[in-house]
Amino acid sequence: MKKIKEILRLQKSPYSVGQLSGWLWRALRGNRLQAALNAAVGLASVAVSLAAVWAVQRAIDIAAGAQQGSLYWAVGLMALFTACEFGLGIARVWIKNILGIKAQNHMQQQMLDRLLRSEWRGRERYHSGDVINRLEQDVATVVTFVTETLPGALSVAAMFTGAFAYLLRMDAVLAIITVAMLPVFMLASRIYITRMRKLTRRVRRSDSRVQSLLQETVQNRMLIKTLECDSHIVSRLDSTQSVLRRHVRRRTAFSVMSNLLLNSGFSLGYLVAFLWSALRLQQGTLTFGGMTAFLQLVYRIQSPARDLTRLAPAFVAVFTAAERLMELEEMPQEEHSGGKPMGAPCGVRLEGVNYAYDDGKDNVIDGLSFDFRPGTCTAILGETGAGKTTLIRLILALIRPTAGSIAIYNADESREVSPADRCNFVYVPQGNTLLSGTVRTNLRLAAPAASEQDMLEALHTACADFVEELPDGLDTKVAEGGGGLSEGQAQRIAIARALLRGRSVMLFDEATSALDPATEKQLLENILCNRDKTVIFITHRPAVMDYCDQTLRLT
Ligand SMILES: Nc1ncnc2c1ncn2[C@@H]1O[C@H](COP(=O)(O)OP(=O)(O)OP(=O)(O)O)[C@@H](O)[C@H]1O
Repeated sequence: MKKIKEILRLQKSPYSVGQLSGWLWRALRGNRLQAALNAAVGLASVAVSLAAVWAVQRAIDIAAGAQQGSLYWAVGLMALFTACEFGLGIARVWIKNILGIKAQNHMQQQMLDRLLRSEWRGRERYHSGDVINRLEQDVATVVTFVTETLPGALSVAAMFTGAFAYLLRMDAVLAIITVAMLPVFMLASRIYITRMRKLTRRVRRSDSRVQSLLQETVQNRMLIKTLECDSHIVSRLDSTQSVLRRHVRRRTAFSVMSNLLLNSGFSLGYLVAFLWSALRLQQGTLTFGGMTAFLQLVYRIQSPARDLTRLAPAFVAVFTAAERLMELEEMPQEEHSGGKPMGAPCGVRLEGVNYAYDDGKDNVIDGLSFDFRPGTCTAILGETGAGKTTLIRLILALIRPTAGSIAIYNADESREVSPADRCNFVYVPQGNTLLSGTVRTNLRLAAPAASEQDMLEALHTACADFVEELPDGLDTKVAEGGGGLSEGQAQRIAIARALLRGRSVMLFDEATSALDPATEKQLLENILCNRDKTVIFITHRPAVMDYCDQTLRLT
């Protein structure tokens, strides 16, 4: 194991060869069907291919009079094996394309699920572009390796052994000469893997950087236009891409050189084999058919040997990809054993709560005690950076207090908030949170079974009756990030969506910042009229205090 580790130079990797292989083994088990079918087709191809060699040898020998039999039947047999090879080729394409995309989708779903369940520490650890790059490219590399490369290696090894055994029977000396070069190749592949691994890591890292920049630029196109920094962004992209190009160039140069050396070795081997068999033919110790079969077998030994050496870069690529996916998987997971609904109205009580971000020195929240009583409306005020959003994240159990406790309670019970309590909250964050689709699809995100009437009522409570007056009503198209609607319209639809979710504690993080004071007042009156909701409302407007039951000022 130490030797393999040394060869693969994994010391710098956070994972051992054992961990990486274990992870790949689990990935293989998840894609058993495709791997098994690929292996079966591969092995059948080997059998057909060797049988074809025998059929050609037989046909030539019959034609040359070295063997008895019907030439027509012999050629018919050759045609049969060729047809089998075509059939297996078609099966391979189907398995690759149909089952391949299924296996890839399945792995992406699993990775995305883990990602969504991972703990959120106030800031994403990886750039979204980097995450997407890993989910797309690294998943594809792993799936191709476990479902195609590995089963393929099995048939390559079978082809090598079968052809070698056949050749050994025909000419032992030549069979041994043909494979004698293999140890030299194995030694060369050691140097190759070491260098290639380093180059591949660099390429993948630069590729992620390019994708991150592209994604962020497309997402913030409007901002970039208004800042008039288009050319700056394009030149940043160019320099990021030039790093990628440099790494790709280096890797390609290295790979071309290695292939050149490898192919020269194989060509030399073939010429030696040709000369050897031609001399034997001249001496009359080999028939024409024998020589043809012999050269085909040399080819059939060399081609799997060549394929086996090609496994080296595949291993390099898959170890790099597995490492990158394992990093994503290792993000700590939230313990979440299903939602724990609590009867409304509920309150939230904080006692001596402290919180400091991982990379911050001081407490953002320091010794905070407060009771958001059931059925009340509380305005949270404070200067920018005072910790208002942080407090909301603590209540939602997205982050945990470093000291003190936060409890959710009603008349009957009280418990420390956990991710399972998120089902008791609705949260409307800052900014435009509508997704592309229609007003209806956005509302249905919160309540998939909501009727037309439910949606119109929620829109009415959220002071968003304007939707009914739009030409397409609920079916009005919404672009990415709420495009096509004004900020205030989008905010009210987002609030209606939160109301449709219908949970007992409502958290608004400056969710009414784009509304005029009268609409904001009307909205709060609508929400609070039944007193069954506890509303926690972050605002920068002191006027809001007038219609709230209590105020929490953070400093
Ligand atoms: N993920 C994070 N990591 C480290 N520090 C953070 C993180 N998020 C916020 N902070 C810091 O915590 C402090 C409080 O931030 P928070 O977003 O809670 O303020 P806020 O009162 O909501 O501000 P605003 O009114 O501007 O939205 C700020 O000093 C901010 O720099």
